[in-house]
Amino acid sequence: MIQLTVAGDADAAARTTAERIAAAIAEARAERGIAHVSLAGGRTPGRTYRMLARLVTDWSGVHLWFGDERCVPLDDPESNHRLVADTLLASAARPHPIVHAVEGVEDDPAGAAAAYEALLRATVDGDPPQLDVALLGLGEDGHTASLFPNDPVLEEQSKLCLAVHGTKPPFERITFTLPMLRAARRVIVLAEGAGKAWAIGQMLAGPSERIPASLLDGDRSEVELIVDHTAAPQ
Ligand SMILES: O=C1O[C@H](COP(=O)(O)O)[C@@H](O)[C@H](O)[C@H]1O
Repeated sequence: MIQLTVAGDADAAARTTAERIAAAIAEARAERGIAHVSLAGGRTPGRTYRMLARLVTDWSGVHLWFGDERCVPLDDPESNHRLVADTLLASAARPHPIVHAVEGVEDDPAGAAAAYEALLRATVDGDPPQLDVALLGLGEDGHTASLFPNDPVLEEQSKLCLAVHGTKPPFERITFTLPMLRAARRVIVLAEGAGKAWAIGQMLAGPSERIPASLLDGDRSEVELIVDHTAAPQ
């Protein structure tokens, strides 16, 4: 089931999201001594990452992953890794969390995706590996991570990480697949702004390959959709 949380404004949505992630990290570390978190890119989550850096004062045992990455160098302004470096890591307490960048993604996307999947399988417990929390965004077209509407990759059953050609620049990307995302203990989708209201309404209307974010609901995952009031369905 997808649970909707409507916050008063973008700042409150970011704060709620950062608090949820910090709580999931604390819970995972208390129970297992380690926390695996995947992060999103794009324009929306930077404010959340700055807040998260203030909320979490001890990053030991915390592993950060990327739910998707654009096939550009890791320091490119379009890189999701660069976003996390400039926001979360720029102000996070030291020692920093362990950050699993998608190495080599700009040269060999398919090879980088396969290597990232192997690293996930070797590092995170479970089959599929079970993240403690996966933070995702939502595009105006309903895409999430780099799972785009009606892409055949939405049918993937066994691979956890794949190279894709998206419909939003930069077009070459790698993405977690639905089996990887659905296995997470908790999934949070953060969306802001009136431009996302249509996609949010569609996401809540029921599963459809036209809206990949509507397919996140898994057996083991709780999905929470956190939006500001301008993005809330009327
Ligand atoms: O391209 C991407 O888009 C989505 C949504 O981004 P936003 O700019 O609308 O917030 C994002 O979640 C994904 O990680 C990113 O690569």
